[in-house]
Amino acid sequence: MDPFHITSKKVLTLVMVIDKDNQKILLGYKKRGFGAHLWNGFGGKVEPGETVRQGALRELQEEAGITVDDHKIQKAGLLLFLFENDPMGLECHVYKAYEYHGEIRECEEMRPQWFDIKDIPYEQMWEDDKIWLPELLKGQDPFYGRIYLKRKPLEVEGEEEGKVTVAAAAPSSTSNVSLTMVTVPFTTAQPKSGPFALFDHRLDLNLSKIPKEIAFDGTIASYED
Ligand SMILES: COc1nc(N)nc2c1ncn2[C@H]1C[C@H](O)[C@@H](COP(=O)(O)OP(=O)(O)OP(=O)(O)O)O1
Repeated sequence: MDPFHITSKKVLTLVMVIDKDNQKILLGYKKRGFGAHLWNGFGGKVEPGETVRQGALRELQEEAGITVDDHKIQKAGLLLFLFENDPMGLECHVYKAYEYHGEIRECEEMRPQWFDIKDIPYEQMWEDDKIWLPELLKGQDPFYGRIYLKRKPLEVEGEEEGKVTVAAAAPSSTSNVSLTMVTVPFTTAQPKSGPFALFDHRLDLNLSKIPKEIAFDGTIASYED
């Protein structure tokens, strides 16, 4: 049985806000939940009744406090995250925006911060980011990628100050339902680059036109601009 075979998927968004003039990118430090303690773009699950684009704009507003005009947010790619021995895949729609309105502000989930594009903190980001984010920044988009991830072993070394509750030996990616929660020191519980290691990937770059219906292995049904 293919350990990366999926039978369902969640649809997520991820928005990268870029200041071209100053060569900076806005990232958010995730304070809780899936991807906690990593820097990432802004996004989350698409809610029932909204389009993927609407979900992206809503999450950006909720997490960073800013809005982007509908025609100013551009589709940059589509990533399918596959986790070993997890039948739930994550279909992540990546957008980019060069202009925004409003004041950037922190919320209980994310702490936004500008980074020089030459100093992106890849060592404290999801490991797949170093595959596709440089291509997005070079304008090699839209792209389509399949990202294969394996859970890193959890090493727990005795008692320490600053404990954190984490998911251990969990076969599920974003749902808490099947997770075993244990309290361990943060420093040993989660490697700086997150709980999953990049195992393999395939990235198709600079697709001039991603077909509306993508059916690589039947796992991705639709692509929305
Ligand atoms: C596995 O690799 C990933 N890499 C990157 N760069 N980003 C990822 C990866 N897996 C998930 N993400 C992104 C996609 C979304 O933007 C967030 C996850 O969103 P979350 O689960 O926090 O969704 P919310 O709706 O905000 O969740 P709440 O229910 O907590 O509000 O991470």
